[in-house]
Amino acid sequence: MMLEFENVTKVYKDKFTAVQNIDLKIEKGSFSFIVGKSGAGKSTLIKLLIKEINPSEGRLFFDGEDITYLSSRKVPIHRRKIGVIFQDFRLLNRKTVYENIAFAMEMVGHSPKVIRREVPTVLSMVGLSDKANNFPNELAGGEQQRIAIARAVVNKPELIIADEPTGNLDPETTYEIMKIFTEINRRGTTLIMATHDRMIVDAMKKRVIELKNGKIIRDTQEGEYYNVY
Ligand SMILES: Nc1ncnc2c1ncn2[C@@H]1O[C@H](COP(=O)(O)OP(=O)(O)OP(=O)(O)O)[C@@H](O)[C@H]1O
Repeated sequence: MMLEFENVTKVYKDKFTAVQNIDLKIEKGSFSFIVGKSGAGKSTLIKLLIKEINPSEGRLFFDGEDITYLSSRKVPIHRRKIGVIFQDFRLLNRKTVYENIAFAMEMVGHSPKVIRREVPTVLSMVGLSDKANNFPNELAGGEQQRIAIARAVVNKPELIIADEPTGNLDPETTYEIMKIFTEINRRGTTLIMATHDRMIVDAMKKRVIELKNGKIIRDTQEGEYYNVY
């Protein structure tokens, strides 16, 4: 199992319960959508996963390892196993496309030789080899997101988490991005995507986990955005 939540509850300091009694298993190599209204708890689940916050109750396992509480020394080691993609791309605007991806590799200690080999490979995978020397703000939104995806995959994470990755994109660009995610998943990387995009959820026919007021109210294989029953 890639991931297991056992009866996980998160109560914020102000006593607000953001997620409650979450039991969830995500298999290695799977592709899952997390859906639910704004405030349903999607971002809280993601923060728990990348150890930005600790659960108030319950246990979390990643690849069989208990990650419920990790020492501050171990958090960065855990995060390297996960690639995260956000709605607002979060690229470094003072660095070129090439440098953005190279920097992510430098951070985890890859050699210049490996960096020179891998950056062009991931740029080619997202179809942006010709933009290596551009700065992010010279690119369209969809292109910036493709760079963010390239940066997330370059260190070969076991899991990719995408939080509303197509929230700022038009339908055609969204389709291009979904093709890239499908290919990444096809090559074996586990994928979790939080989204409000009904069109993509219905088209992909993947597992759909629906949250409402911090609880899982639906979990279906080959599901749709809205409950059809
Ligand atoms: N640090 C915090 N302190 C207190 N309450 C919080 C905190 N972070 C989130 N919440 C509350 O927890 C609930 C769930 O928030 P969360 O961000 O997980 O929702 P979401 O489903 O990701 O929403 P969105 O789609 O808008 O990102 C919300 O009601 C939110 O106000």
